[in-house]
Amino acid sequence: MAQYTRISGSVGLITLKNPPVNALSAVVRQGIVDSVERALGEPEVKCLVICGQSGKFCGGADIREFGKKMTGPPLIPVFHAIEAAAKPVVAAIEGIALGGGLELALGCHYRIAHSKAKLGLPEVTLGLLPAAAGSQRLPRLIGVPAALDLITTGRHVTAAEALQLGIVDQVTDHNTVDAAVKFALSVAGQSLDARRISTFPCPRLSNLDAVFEAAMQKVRQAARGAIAPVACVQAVRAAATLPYAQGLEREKELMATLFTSGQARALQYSFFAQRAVGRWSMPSGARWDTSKPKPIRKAAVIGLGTMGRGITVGLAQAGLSVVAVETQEKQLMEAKQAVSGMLERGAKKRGVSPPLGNISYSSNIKTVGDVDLVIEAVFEDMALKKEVFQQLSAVCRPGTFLCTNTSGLDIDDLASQTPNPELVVGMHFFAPAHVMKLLEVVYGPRSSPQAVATAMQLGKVIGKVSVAVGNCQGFVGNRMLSPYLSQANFLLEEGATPEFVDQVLEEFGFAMGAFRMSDLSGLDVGWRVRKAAGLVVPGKPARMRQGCRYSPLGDLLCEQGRFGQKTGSGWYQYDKPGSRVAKPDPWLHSFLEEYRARHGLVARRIDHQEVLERCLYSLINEGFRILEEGIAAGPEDIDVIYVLGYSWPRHRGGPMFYADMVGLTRVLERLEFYHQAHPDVPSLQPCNLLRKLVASGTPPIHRWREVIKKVHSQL
Ligand SMILES: CCC/C=C/C(=O)SCCNC(=O)CCNC(=O)[C@H](O)C(C)(C)COP(=O)([O-])OP(=O)([O-])OC[C@H]1O[C@@H](n2cnc3c(N)ncnc32)[C@H](O)[C@@H]1OP(=O)([O-])[O-]
Repeated sequence: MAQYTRISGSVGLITLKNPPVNALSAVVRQGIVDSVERALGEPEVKCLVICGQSGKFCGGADIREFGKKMTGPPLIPVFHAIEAAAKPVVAAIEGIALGGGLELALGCHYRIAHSKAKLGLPEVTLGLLPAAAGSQRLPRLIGVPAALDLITTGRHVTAAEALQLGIVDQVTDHNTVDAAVKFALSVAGQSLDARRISTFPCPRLSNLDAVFEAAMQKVRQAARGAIAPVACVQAVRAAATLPYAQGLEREKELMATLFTSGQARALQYSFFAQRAVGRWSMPSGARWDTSKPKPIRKAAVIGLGTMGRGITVGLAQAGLSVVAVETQEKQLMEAKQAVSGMLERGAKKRGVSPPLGNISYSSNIKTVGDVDLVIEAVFEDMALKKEVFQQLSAVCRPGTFLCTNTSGLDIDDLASQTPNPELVVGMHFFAPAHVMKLLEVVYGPRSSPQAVATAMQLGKVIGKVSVAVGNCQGFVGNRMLSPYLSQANFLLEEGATPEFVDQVLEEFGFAMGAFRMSDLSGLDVGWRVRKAAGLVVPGKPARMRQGCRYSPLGDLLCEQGRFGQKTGSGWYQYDKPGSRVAKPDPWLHSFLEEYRARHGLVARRIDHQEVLERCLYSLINEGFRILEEGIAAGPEDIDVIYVLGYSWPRHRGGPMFYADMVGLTRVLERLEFYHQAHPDVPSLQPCNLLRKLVASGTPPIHRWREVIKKVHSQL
């Protein structure tokens, strides 16, 4: 609702009330209309102030209403009524003014913001554009280049930047509503002619075409197939070239195409999924709301390789005290230098001082005796990790949580090295660990709910989106990646090239195709895992392992020392080791031809559809297996992991959402088709849960949990 009160005798105060972010629901919109009408009708009222309750101005349109039947007054006429008012209307912006919230403020005659407020038009991140006249008013207020930047990226700006850009008229460190009331009284009675943004001409640009061409090129490059950023540029162009009323019409048209698009649905699903993963649960029944985390003030990181350094930076930046341990003195010194450099660069970007003093470095593991939690990040070798866990058990004080940054080793096996397995959880970071948003928190069968809650909470403190998952080989992310990569390899055996497979996957929206990604992460990583799993055994039939089809192509490249970017060659060739520019490699093409000839394989023409279906559906099938086994609690967990950790295009929601969009019946049919053609590839065999979902009438994704529950209760 919107509450109307009179203060100081002559100020009408409208307070938006719709927790948690005062979104503009139908009731709120109606409340604004009624309050404005009432204030304008009261002769004693000289001016109006609009604010939001609980220190939050407004988080924009109510996303929960999207996709439902529209009720209540639409936003544009509400904002026009405010702008047309004969009494000054001042927006008192505390906390947030985002999307429709900022558009509401732009409809007001003046804007006063608290110094800690954040403002922005993030609609593009939800697959939309600022279609409550934001795309038309903002360029008129701050000019085309700045408006293009804010609208196409959706980034939030601080109050200070908003003042500099001209979005707000004043910034205060004190009570924003008081400041706004004072300000409103000071301008009461003055002409409002120069305050109505919709009447402003858009600031002229001499090189208008060039600016829009450059903007379009930039968004197309960054968008990876997303349509909203392109529509945002088109809407701003309308503001720059058309009268306001016609610009609004164009904004409406563009919004109509976006609003019902699959991309908007995917992005909005992704928004809620990212929040839903915080409400985690374990098969034991332990849950986020019944498990209390322990506060962590001091943590230790063991092993200062690439991952350990990134984790140390993340912890220190969040204000924690960190003991960073590396047993080799030389590596310790190198790590200290690297970590300090990362902290300094990060601090410079944020305009703060680097938290160098938060870290103490040591080559002795005994220095971790007084920490609350340890994150082990040594080399991915089970024997080494076990040794570290035994040492930690001996030196840590009772109750210290022991976490491992393994990307797939058995958490329970590691926990068995300690007298308190309930204190052990996995914290699987993604490289670079201080940048990537995802954290897989992995619980073993003996991890306590408190240990999981603590790791989840710590993730939040350091700015991660944490997803709780069960213990299995590769956890969720890497386990699903395995069939995807296998299919990519099989496609090479059957006639494709790495560049063709990558092109198809990149056109789908991945930042990198399977082979460019493997070259970046290093082919030797998987080789080591396969060796440890006994798959790389000389003398065994080359293309079969443990009764299943196996492609040794990656192993053969590693035997040649082709580990990817770091060695200057892998699936592609590079100018020099460490170079990032992948070029098709004639050597690899002849190697593939020779390989096929040796194994009696005849190259055939493989089309886009086959590449996509075999790579993606095998990955999705594994996702269904993970849900069936209860390793992930719901499809949102998997989708968040893939969007944030594996560059799955956000505008496609995630693999499970994508399966829902394609249609489960279709996914099942195609898997059956490919499994028939490749009976020796078990990952193509449709899993039971997928069959059950189809048999139960292919319910939409938000109802899958009901079917999953039934499947679990039958086990
Ligand atoms: C149509 C014309 C054009 C206009 C379009 C728009 O305005 S589009 C909109 C443009 N606006 C945006 O894109 C802003 C989107 N919102 C955000 O970016 C962030 O939520 C935040 C910065 C406002 C607060 O961050 P934070 O880390 O402090 O908190 P948090 O993120 O955990 O959220 C807390 C709770 O609030 C919920 N909720 C949030 N917003 C909305 C909403 N608009 N609606 C409904 N609900 C919303 C959220 O789901 C969560 O609920 P839960 O899980 O507790 O049940």
